[in-house]
Amino acid sequence: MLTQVPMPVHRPNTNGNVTPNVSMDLDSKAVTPTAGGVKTSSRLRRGDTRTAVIVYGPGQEKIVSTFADVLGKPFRLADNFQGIVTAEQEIVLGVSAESARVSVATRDRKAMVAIHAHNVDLGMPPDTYLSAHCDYEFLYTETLFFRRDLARFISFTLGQIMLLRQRTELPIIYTTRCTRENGRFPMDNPELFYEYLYRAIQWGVEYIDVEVWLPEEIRQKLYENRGNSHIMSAFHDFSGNFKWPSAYAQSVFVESCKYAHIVKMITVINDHNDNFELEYFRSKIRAEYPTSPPFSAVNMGETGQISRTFNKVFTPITHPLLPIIAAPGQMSAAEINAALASLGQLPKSNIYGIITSSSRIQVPHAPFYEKCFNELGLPHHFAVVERQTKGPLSIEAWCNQRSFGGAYLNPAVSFTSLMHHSTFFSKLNNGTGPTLTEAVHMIGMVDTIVVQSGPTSSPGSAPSSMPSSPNRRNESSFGPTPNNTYGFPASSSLLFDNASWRGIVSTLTRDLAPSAYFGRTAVVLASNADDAASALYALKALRVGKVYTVGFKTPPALARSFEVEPFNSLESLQRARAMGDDAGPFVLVSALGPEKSSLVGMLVRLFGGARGSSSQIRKVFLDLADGPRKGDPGAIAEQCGFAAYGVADTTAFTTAETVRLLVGQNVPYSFVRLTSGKGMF
Ligand SMILES: O=C1C[C@@](O)(C(=O)O)C[C@@H](O)[C@@H]1O
Repeated sequence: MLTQVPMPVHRPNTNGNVTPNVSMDLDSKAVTPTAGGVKTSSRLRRGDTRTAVIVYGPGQEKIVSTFADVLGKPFRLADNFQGIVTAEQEIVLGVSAESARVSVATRDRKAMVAIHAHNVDLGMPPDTYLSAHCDYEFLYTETLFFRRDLARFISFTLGQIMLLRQRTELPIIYTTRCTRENGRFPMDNPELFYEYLYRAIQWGVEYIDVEVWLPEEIRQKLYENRGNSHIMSAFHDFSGNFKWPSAYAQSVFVESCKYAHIVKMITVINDHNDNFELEYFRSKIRAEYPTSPPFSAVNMGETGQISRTFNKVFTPITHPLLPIIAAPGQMSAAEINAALASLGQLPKSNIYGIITSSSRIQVPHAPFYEKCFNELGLPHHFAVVERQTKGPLSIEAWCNQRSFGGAYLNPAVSFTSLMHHSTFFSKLNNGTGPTLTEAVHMIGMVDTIVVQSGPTSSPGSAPSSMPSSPNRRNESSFGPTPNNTYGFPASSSLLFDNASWRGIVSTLTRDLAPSAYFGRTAVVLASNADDAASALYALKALRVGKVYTVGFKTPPALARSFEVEPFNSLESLQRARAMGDDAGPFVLVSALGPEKSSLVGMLVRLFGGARGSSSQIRKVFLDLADGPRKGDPGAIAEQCGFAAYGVADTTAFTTAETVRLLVGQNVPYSFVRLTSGKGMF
């Protein structure tokens, strides 16, 4: 299923609080996709530094080692909470449920974070005393996806709604809808709402929907104890008498802002004009409360459907495969996009995959993009075009079109060669040139060109600032050669980005929490700095402490990010090998070509060791080589106790990132991986 990108919600509130003040952020991934914008900062948050104590059920000791594996730390079983001292921060501890029951309540909460791990096959519900007294709760089953669920759970905070998590990569919104607002939750006991909603926070649900009618103390208490979850204030009016221009509407909005990262107001309307009144309300509150949280508002019923196409924040959608719609008038993402396209609000644009003759051997991308656009109701065209590798790059010819909607470059092209002799690129932005993300500044390689809306286009609209008539767009032919009849609009601009480093981060954190890499040592192999740069930047984002390099000189901008030591002699290699697990290499990334696979295999052997030899830490190996090779360094790595990942993983994550950057939509990694003709794991 394909869905719109969620909005980040870290904004100041009208009550003056800057949100969110993360208190239980064990290991958040701060690389959040943004709607209509591109986040340029890269560092992943360090998260909670307290000792993680896993409370395990009878016969479930293994879950402690799995937690340790995901956190990249060793583990030990402790007798009870009292014996645990702060010095044990670098170790994951396990306490049995039985002894936790007598010691959890009196633990030092500043020094340790307690996670109640419960295998649901042993029965439900989990021990309610432990659920209430632990900071987080991890429900699990022994499935294929289990480890990945755990990595996601830890990466967000520590918590999850197990079954839903196993079925979607998207963030979850947890709702307790009251009887007055079309739900089943009784309204006579607000404490019950607190109990359920707080449990969702403990499970690490990303968004908690809190109805605004709830007593202020309950809303405030949830807001203050929100952990790393985001609070969405919810208001639904089914009376049919609600009026957007009323003082009441404004007061509901103001009240909602008090304890929320997002304000949601949904009403039933009777008159089509109420849609225009809602749009007026939207613009008015944006002007009057510029620092208020993002506002999500739609009118229900068929009469209100158009408001679902105007709303740009957390638009509730249905899907054709769902048995019923959740509210009158709900539309699918494809229906909303198709409606926008037919109203000229989502103009058809041409999106390119710009490749070289040698990158043609890879999986054909056109059918994949066409499928995505089709499924999402996007009117865009996608074409793979080939560029010359010798002489002028001619990439600008594809971009300098009226209906240019963005491109990916495979292989990536250095920023310097893109700008070389390009009057088109240098004239952008009134002569200041394209906008660069921090990643491009540091890596120097561009693999994604994103169209940025000009000032004339509607805020939050699709990443395009083309004229609004789709018919006009049809005038330009879309063939294998660029069509320069209509040049790129002067009001628009381009953003140069790099999606590959995010693909690498996502691969490295697929089964491990980002904090597993914090302060650790890496080895990077590449035959030149350009090939190594994305991996180095990914390691910088993961806050790796030291990098040993093989085969290239680290670019100065990246060399400042960590300690760098080239392996230039056998002695330096031996020294690194002799280090203990803490200082020795934890992660190996090879960007060498397939023809160098024996060398890679040799290094993997050198730094590997049978699992469990000196500690329980499992190291990580990522091979970015593509194409046929002699020997498989990945297989060697696995034999040597590494968790091994290959280029197919990184390519799928990078493609998901590219789609997000180009059309602002989330395509799940698993979908990309399956459509590339391979199994998921
Ligand atoms: O808040 C909302 C939005 C909604 O009411 C809609 O109109 O799409 C549907 C509800 O299920 C959800 O909780």
